[in-house]
Amino acid sequence: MPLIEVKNVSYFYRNGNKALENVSLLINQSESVAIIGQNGAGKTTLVKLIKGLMKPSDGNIIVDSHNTKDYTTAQLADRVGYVFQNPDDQIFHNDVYSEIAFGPKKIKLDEETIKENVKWAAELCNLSDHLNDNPFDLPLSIRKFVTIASIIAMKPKIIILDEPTAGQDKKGIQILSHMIRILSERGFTIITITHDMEFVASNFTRTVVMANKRIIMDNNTNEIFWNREILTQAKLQPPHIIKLLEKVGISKKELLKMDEVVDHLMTLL
Ligand SMILES: Nc1ncnc2c1ncn2[C@@H]1O[C@H](COP(=O)(O)OP(=O)(O)OP(=O)(O)O)[C@@H](O)[C@H]1O
Repeated sequence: MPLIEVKNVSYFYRNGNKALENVSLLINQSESVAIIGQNGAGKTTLVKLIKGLMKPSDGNIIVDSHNTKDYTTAQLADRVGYVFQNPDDQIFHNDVYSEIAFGPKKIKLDEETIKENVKWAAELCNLSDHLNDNPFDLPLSIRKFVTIASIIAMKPKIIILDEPTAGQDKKGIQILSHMIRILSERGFTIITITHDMEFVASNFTRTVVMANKRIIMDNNTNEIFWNREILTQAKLQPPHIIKLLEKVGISKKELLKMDEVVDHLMTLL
């Protein structure tokens, strides 16, 4: 059974704005999925519904066998973690250790497990040397990792990352890539909303494209980025590597990651 089932979901905000229209989506455990689409496409609304922050106006969302309509957000908190785009919406402790330990304490993990989880999350987020620092003395890029660590330290089955690469340099993006790979290998399910097509191309094998409050394609990332019609409909640009390949007259769906492209070019020598 899929870990997440979004079944014919529509959502209207209180002011009557329609934000989702008849959206269905199945995600299995340990999948990592990118959700892409223009501003206003409905991405944030969809993940907030999966997190249980809002309930569908129509349809149902089943998360780990729990219909979100029947549970409070707090009751779903140990299953679904949501890292907000802006770290300052999330951080409120004066040291990094306490910030990361807050979630695990709240879901009542025992003292020993809290210590272990904080250590593990800090290592994955490259924060081991910052545990005594005040998060507000750290640059935004590192503060963002503090908020990621504070969610993964609870070890929720599902981890939602909202624009994780925003404000990150090359090193930060490498840490994120490594983290997503390790979490997925360990059986965690990762959902990432992003406008960063290069990050999607390098890190996600499955991509969901949203446009105009609907899912217009859900497929292998290669299929999506080589599909000009879908990208045009979603008003998205393909990653640079595809533009480059097209410019030199190479059109091969199996090429997306840099190492694959280099291997292919070598065969042409
Ligand atoms: N709090 C709100 N009240 C009313 N309408 C809203 C609210 N939040 C979002 N919407 C509307 O719902 C629709 C979907 O918005 P949503 O934020 O889910 O899109 P998005 O794809 O996440 O966009 P972005 O990339 O800008 O975050 C848009 O038309 C938006 O204007």
